[in-house]
Amino acid sequence: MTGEAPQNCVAIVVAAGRGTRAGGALPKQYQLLAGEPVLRRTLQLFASHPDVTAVLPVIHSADSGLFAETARGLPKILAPVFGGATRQASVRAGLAALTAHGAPDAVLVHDAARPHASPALVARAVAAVRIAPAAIPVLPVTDTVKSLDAAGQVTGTLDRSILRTVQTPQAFRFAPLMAAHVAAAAAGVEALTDDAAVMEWAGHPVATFEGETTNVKLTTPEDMERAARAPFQDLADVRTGTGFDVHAFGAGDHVMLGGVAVPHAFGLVGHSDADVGLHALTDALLGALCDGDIGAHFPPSDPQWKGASSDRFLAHAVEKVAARGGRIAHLDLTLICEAPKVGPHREAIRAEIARITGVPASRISVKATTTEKLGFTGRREGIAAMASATIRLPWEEDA
Ligand SMILES: Nc1ccn([C@@H]2O[C@H](COP(=O)(O)OP(=O)(O)OP(=O)(O)O)[C@@H](O)[C@H]2O)c(=O)n1
Ligand SMILES: C[C@](O)(CO)[C@H](O)COP(=O)(O)O
Repeated sequence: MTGEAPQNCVAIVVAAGRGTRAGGALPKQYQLLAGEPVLRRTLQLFASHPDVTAVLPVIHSADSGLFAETARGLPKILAPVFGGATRQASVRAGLAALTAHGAPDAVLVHDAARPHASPALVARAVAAVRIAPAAIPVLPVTDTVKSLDAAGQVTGTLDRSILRTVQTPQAFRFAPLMAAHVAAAAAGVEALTDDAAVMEWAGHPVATFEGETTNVKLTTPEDMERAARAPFQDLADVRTGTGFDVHAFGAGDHVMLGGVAVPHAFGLVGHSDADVGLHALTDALLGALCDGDIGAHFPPSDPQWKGASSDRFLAHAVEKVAARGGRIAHLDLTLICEAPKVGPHREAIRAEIARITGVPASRISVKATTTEKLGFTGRREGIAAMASATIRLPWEEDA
């Protein structure tokens, strides 16, 4: 694989620790930073990275429910596996699960507790494993480092020029890392604190690449508090998109509004089921992503969309948000018509949009208005809909 891109690079995110040093009501990886669990932020980093094929979470067996909620909607996430009593055992469990699924060429092993690693650091890790079987991110030591005796007395001053602190993601070719982990466990070596140490123990060379000062491991309550205050927590990319759609009345006995069949003296004319509400919401999400419009994704000229149920258009836009590692914060839909009356169907529409999008109904607004008998809606010629969508994407540097 030397000099070539790994065909298949899986990120193992170890999240099976209890976070005893950090304290708090939940293990630190499930505590919220800027409204989002630490682990979700970490998973998003890899799930949205183009160099990563899939993400394998290693979790504690007591956390299955918490994990399901934390990872909801994220792409590329494999079924989680349960970790062990030590970090080393947890990584080994992840490697064994990957063997069972067909081993990848390379793995990145990353602490769930390092949610601030950047996409650029992940790219450096993947680049490093193209030329070395093992490579780890390091930082120079900037403080003077002393050794102490048991009484806390200084016994010496270390040469910091040859020392480095070590982070994750650590990058490895899969086969030698798997073999090293199995051999270490068989030899009763169980408490090595990183995977590079497992490779060193097995006699493999370990290369280095540049780490990041912001890529701290959340370990103590002070780390959690600092992270909650840190300005880079706010670097989530919050975006708003808008959508607008109109369909004319034609023959029929109901109209589709927000996924709900509402009885009416007319139907709506369209290539699909003419659901103006779902079309406007789809465009709002695509607008927030700067990813074209519904017509570009589902051309009206394409016969396969004739009569299509519009929930698939909205579901497609939701998948696009998830594929970018994003989350939908809020959807707001306004239906504009003299009739039918929307009020009696409002809650059913909210529930249906919640079903299609996976967004809680408490974050979905459905409103209706007339145009006071003015214009085409006032003349009862058709229905218009406008929508806005607010989404949150992981921060990306502009290309
Ligand atoms: N048996 C373990 C121990 C640790 N980890 C993971 O390894 C990473 C680094 O470990 P650390 O920061 O020490 O986490 P905890 O073990 O949870 O912390 P503590 O020692 O304070 O309990 C964390 O993402 C943690 O969830 C793991 O998967 N399995
Ligand atoms: C893997 C690691 O994050 C590299 O710095 C570190 O060794 C984990 O140590 P911990 O004792 O599990 O916190």
